[in-house]
Amino acid sequence: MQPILSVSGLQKTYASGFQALKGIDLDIRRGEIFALLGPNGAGKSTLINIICGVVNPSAGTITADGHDIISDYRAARKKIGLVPQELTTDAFETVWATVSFSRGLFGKPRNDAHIEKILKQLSLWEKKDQKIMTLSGGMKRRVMIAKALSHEPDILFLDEPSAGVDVELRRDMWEVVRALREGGVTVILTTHYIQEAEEMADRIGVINHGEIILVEEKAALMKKLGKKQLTLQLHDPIAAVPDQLSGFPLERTEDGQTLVYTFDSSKEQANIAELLKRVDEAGITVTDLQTRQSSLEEIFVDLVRRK
Ligand SMILES: Nc1ncnc2c1ncn2[C@@H]1O[C@H](COP(=O)(O)OP(=O)(O)OP(=O)(O)O)[C@@H](O)[C@H]1O
Repeated sequence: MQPILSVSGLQKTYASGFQALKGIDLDIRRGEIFALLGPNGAGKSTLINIICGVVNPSAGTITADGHDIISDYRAARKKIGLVPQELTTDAFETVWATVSFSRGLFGKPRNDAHIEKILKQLSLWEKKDQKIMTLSGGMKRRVMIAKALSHEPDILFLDEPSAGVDVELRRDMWEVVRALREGGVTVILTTHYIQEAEEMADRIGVINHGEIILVEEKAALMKKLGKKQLTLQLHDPIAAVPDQLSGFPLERTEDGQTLVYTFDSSKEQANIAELLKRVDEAGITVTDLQTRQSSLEEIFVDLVRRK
């Protein structure tokens, strides 16, 4: 299937001479939730701003649903909804006027039923006649999302959607995102809240120093790069790790009551049986076992540090 968004050889050098993007190639699949992770200054906003026509690229091409974002800007831009990091609304307008006006900007005919639907979805319906300036920060964020959805885009960008957002709004937002995906919308979110990517994304891309260093299915990524830990609770404390177990990278907790075995989940599965056998042979009684897989956060920190 043709990707809904295709970025090829994208470079950006700012007027200061700083090269923020160093040749990005990235294809986004139709209907997926893609999380773009990267530390501060990695180039996430630069990439989004180029895709949305706010910043000019220095080299490379981008197509949105087959439309070139430069030579066919209007058609490409119509496909895209952007929820930016900052609030950009007219404080004196009402919620309804703001959101329906935004739809008009994209040359779409008036559709009150659609505006009503998204305002209801975002719990903004009761506030539709209120001026933006009278809303709380969280409500203003909701208005930004409603604005981005007003013209029924096929691709929705959420730039740092969780920054400064409370738990309730985050939950509502994810519900909306899931519903959008059900409806066929492709969602790309940038975040440095890794938990968000872990919960929501189908695929993860990692950007660092203006380069995409990895793109992978979330599940495969966690399996491939994740470390697993097996924790053994011991019936009686041990003063040291016995010699029989010296071949395993085991850590003994200070109270001697627990042994922790960290292993690469893709390679060393089979060693667990061997470990347990040796533990038994050493006369150690295990009362409980737990395994834990490293989180996406640990994987991410590891990846970014390697550079
Ligand atoms: N107008 C500009 N002129 C010069 N340098 C810029 C400009 N805008 C951004 N940069 C630099 O480009 C790099 C990438 O910035 P960008 O905002 O894309 O990063 P980011 O990944 O979105 O970071 P954050 O997570 O902090 O938002 C940074 O080093 C930034 O200082």
